[in-house]
Amino acid sequence: QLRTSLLDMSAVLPSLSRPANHSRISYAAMFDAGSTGTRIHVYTFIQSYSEQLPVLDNEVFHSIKPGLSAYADYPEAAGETVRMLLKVAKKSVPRLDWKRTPLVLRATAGLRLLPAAKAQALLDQVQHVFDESPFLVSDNSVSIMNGTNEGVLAWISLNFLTGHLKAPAMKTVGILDLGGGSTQITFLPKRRVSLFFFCFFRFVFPLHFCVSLIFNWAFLPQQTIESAPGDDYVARFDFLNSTSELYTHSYLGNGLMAGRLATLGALGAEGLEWQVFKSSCLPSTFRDDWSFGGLTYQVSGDPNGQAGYKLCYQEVLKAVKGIIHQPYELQDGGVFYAFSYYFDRAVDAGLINNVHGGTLQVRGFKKRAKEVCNKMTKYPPVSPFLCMDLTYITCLLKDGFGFKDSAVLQLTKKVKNVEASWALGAMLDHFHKLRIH
Ligand SMILES: O=c1ccn([C@@H]2O[C@H](COP(=O)(O)OP(=O)(O)O)[C@@H](O)[C@H]2O)c(=O)[nH]1
Repeated sequence: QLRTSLLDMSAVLPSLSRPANHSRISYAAMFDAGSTGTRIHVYTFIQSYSEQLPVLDNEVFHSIKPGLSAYADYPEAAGETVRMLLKVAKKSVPRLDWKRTPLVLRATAGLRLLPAAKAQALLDQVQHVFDESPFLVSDNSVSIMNGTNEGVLAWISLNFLTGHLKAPAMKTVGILDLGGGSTQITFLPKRRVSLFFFCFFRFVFPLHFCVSLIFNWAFLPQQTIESAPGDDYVARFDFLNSTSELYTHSYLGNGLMAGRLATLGALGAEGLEWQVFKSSCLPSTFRDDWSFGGLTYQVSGDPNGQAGYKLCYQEVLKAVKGIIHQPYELQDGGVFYAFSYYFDRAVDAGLINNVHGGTLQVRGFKKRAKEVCNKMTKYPPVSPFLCMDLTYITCLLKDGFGFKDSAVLQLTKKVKNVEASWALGAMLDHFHKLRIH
């Protein structure tokens, strides 16, 4: 079982778990209302009397498809989804603890993409289900989370789980999250202090190495932050009595499902009853209905037989070019954890193990995209969208964020048995106010 200190980053935390007889067990349930599904994370914490902050002992995770936005016109049905997931909370939390176990729901891209009134009707329905439940429901229990928080909280979750928040000067990992409706990139720009450290030991390193480090020391960190296109590419949060500054951005409309719509030219289109959206990223003989966000689209391959990687890449590029900003510095050699649809599609493509994940170079996605796209009509893949999805991921990483072919991603579903997601970070924020700004 996982027993990791919850806020190692605040130094007031226990280093590892404490014996249960000196502790009190508590629970908390975080609902993730995503564009493609709704999930519950029930966390068990051990609160030591001698420590200010708790230790994470366990996570119970369950998910249901589709997401709340699929019920945009039937909010009661959305409430039913939440009611079903509440059964997981009731099973995981002892009855005596229900009254003091907080419920929190944060919605992401699915609700951000809906008209405000429809999104509010769904949130009201969830609030009603929460209020009827025997759990602890506070004023800000149900809301739409903004994209910046989504990126920052996922970064906090992953760095906490991988043990990278123990000391302020420690190396951290970047995160890449590919949802259905939006995608997030977050990393800590290089720190001057570590580069200065190398030059301090100049006698060990060659002169040109030191000169280049001094150049980086002088320019890189500011460049990443200062060359960011706007305030919504930089976020700060408080820990260890100091404020950390991250490069982060959430691209609404660039999740994998929204990316499919953009590729098909169906984003915001009218006449869905009679239009057929064609793409050379789909097998030429393929034709079917496809639903996302409560709408159904008729989609097909190109009946003239135009299909394959090159044509497909040109199509997906339209959804990426001029939209995704390339950060000045992508942590040269730094580690990026890639999860959600990056993980799922790498599994579908046979690139990684479906339990353990693994490392993959960006060129691995590209190579597999070419193979799948160039023979999809002869050898239908597991999903008719696999060519489009792998090509979109390749394009997003390379022409979007600007990763090199040789960049290595750590494809991850769980770390120490806990889901790679923003949910744990959001729970920390709910309890300990990280003041993301
Ligand atoms: O705890 C989680 C939350 C999400 N996902 C994956 O994240 C992707 C979709 O994310 P979502 O529907 O939340 O999209 P968003 O609303 O963030 O755009 C799917 O592959 C999910 O299986 C996951 O594996 N674990």
